[in-house]
Amino acid sequence: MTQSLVALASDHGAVELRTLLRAHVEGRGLATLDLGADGSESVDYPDYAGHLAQALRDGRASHGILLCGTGIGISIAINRYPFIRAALVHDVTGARLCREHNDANVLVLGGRTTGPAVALECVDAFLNTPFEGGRHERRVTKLGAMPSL
Ligand SMILES: O=C(CO)[C@H](O)[C@H](O)[C@H](O)COP(=O)(O)O
Repeated sequence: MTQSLVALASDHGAVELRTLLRAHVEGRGLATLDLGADGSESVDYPDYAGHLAQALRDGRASHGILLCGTGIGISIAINRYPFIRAALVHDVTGARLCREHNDANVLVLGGRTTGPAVALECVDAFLNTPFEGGRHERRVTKLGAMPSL
């Protein structure tokens, strides 16, 4: 997987974890784009999902790391964009498999549900693992062309 630039965003529920993860990504020699939120002021997670999706759409970032308190609301929000494959994970196995099987372009974590050590492991697995292709390619292609109902 080529990660030229990793964008990060979160609501107020994960500012501290996002800051830690940004430093970790930069420590790996990768450039980051931090889209907020800043401080502890209460904000709305769909807005930050939108900021990250826009950065991927514009080509300002190749991959994303997105967080809210649980990761649930913000993953629901960003997966509404058809070019996004965001995976909410809680362990390193999920972080690896979302790359191998789903070619996830956004890793989602919960700042109030996942501790820093596990979150760092998840980020490393996400960044280190290539898409496996093969039978998964067919399925991922279908994800990008889901019929409207
Ligand atoms: O959307 C969420 C849950 O699905 C996120 O965890 C938010 O961070 C959370 O809802 C924010 O809650 P708060 O009480 O307004 O801090």
